Amino acid sequence: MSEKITVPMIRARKQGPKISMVTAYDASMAQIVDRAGVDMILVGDSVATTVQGHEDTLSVTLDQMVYHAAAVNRARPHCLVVVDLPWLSYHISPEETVRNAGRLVQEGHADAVKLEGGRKRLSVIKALVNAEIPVVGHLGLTPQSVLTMGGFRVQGRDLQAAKDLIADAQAIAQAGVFAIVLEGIPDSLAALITQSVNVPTIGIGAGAQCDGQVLVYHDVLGLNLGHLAKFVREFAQLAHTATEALQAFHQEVQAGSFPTDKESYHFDKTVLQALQQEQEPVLDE
Ligand SMILES: Nc1nc(=O)c2c([nH]1)NC[C@@H]1CN(c3ccc(C(=O)N[C@@H](CCC(=O)O)C(=O)O)cc3)CN21
Ligand SMILES: CC(C)C(=O)C(=O)O
Ligand SMILES: [Mg+2]
Repeated sequence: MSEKITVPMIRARKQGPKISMVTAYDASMAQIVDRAGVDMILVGDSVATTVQGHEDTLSVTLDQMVYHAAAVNRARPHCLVVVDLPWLSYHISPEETVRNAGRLVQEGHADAVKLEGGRKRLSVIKALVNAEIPVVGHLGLTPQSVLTMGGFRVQGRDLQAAKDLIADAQAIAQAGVFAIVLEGIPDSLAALITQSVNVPTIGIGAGAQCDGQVLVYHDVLGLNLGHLAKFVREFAQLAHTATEALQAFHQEVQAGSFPTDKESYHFDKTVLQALQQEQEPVLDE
């Protein structure tokens, strides 16, 4: 029905309806997100915490991100598909960064990539843009900085940190990112950044004045049984629903009421009779 969403269409949403973005890590999730009419899918490195069971996002590899991106794109979503560059895939050199992002595009069919950090990432952002790979920035509470931040801590709360984040946003916008994720910063700082750059901002724990909002699939749907950040709103309770359904399956298997006749395959009666005559009774008597 609706056409594929493109990078220029997202850039143009700076003026226009707010942008929605949700993570997905496989074809089934991508199909569900796409059918909901969400604008952008993020194949997030949050796959490390939500799917792989890690405490943080540092352990997910480029090979694994390629695998998840390819699975998402097999659903042929209309959403723009942005794929996270994992930790260490863009920290060594611009050359290695382009090679790694190129794999997300060629093998994972990414429409764009996302990387964390401000002015210290200018050279790799420029190298990606020069290679015709669209880039989304990510500032504030950058989860790949968990070791240096000393945990997942709200960023930009003091004057100097706030000024640094504004300068970072302006610099990466100038370098060519087509959107910026703002995570875990005061709402008024996110509003100031949103006003001071010409590309859309997509907030997560950054207040209502961003040009869009992003949440993790498991968080939006109530599938996250662990710690919930303050910024999460659960729009459904799917873990609860899933547990009830699996309990019902377990009980019906034990009771012998699953499967029924209608859920089973059957012989032609004549074949059954002939087969029964040929069989030695085994369990009788
Ligand atoms: N399910 C899930 N949702 C996410 O949003 C998410 C992940 N996983 N994994 C990767 C990162 C980690 N993220 C996190 C994790 C924890 C907080 C958190 O607990 N924040 C504190 C803030 C404390 C402060 O005030 O400094 C909070 O209480 O909200 C925030 C972002 C965001 N990302
Ligand atoms: C939380 C979002 C912005 C993200 O980077 C991820 O899911 O990996
Ligand atoms: Mg991420």
